Amino acid sequence: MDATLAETTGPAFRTLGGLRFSKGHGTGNDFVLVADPGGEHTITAEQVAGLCDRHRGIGGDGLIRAVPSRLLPEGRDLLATVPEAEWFMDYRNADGSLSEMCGNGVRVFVHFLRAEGLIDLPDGGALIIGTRGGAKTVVRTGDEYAVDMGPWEFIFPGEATAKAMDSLVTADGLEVPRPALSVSMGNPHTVVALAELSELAGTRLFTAPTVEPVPANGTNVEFVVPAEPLVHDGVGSVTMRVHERGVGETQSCGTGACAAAVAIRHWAGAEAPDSWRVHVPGGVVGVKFFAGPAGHEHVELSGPAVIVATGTLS
Ligand SMILES: N[C@@H](CCC[C@H](N)C(=O)O)C(=O)O
Repeated sequence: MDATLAETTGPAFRTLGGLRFSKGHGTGNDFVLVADPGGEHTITAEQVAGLCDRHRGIGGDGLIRAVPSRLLPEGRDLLATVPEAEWFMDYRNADGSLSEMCGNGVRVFVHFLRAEGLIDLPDGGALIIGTRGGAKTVVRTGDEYAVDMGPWEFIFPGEATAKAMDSLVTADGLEVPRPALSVSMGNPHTVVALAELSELAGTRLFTAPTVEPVPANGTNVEFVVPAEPLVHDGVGSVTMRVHERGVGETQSCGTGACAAAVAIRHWAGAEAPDSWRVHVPGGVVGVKFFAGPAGHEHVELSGPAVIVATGTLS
């Protein structure tokens, strides 16, 4: 956060006095959650940054507002084709910027809707929600959730298919720029393969890695180390750290885990499996590829969701 913003977050944050919030996480990717059934809380970018500030606010990698889809323009557009998507995940990064999608956020969002009594979702039941990245179907198993994240795409398809790499990434702690592959999961990702876990541990992510060429709206950068052997009992395994756009290094990134599995599977070739386990600093998430409608391959993300606290802003 820059100095100007830091000076203003105090007062900006105070105007939200009385607002009820929860704090939750999915494999350590943590969020401030606000229920807004009446669509009355338009939280500014500055206020999001204040709430997500780890020293002066509640602290979080992002803020999620639960609002009925009919009460915001993006939601109304979605309801025209998916009338079941009653609740909309209004997601912001910790710096207040918008992102199209947040995979861990979707699971925590649905868990929060349940905890607030806003939905009734029995074990094994499915719910369709609205997001800026389109409608997503979420299936609950206990306090674990599996989300159909929709189809993935290469961001630079020509390069990706011809060379399997489309960009170079430079990061503090890595001696030379590394080849990488850019994948859209609704939001942009650039995946860099490293050879060793020691190299992954030595990569410093206090400052943002540079990506050349960078996708049009910036990118999240995943550093991944494939397991050795890559596949065990039909499931592929990879270890990942991530630098998120609009946040910094986080403990986990659901869409990043999906993008990492897409890239590793692409690099591994025809024998690569459709089921993956992605190990992140905050835990493990599952990624599966399956045939979706209209001939598109879809990606399923699964993992836990936890609410750790609920309170009221003073
Ligand atoms: N942590 C999220 C991704 C959040 C958005 C990202 N920082 C972006 O700007 O695209 C996830 O779990 O997917």
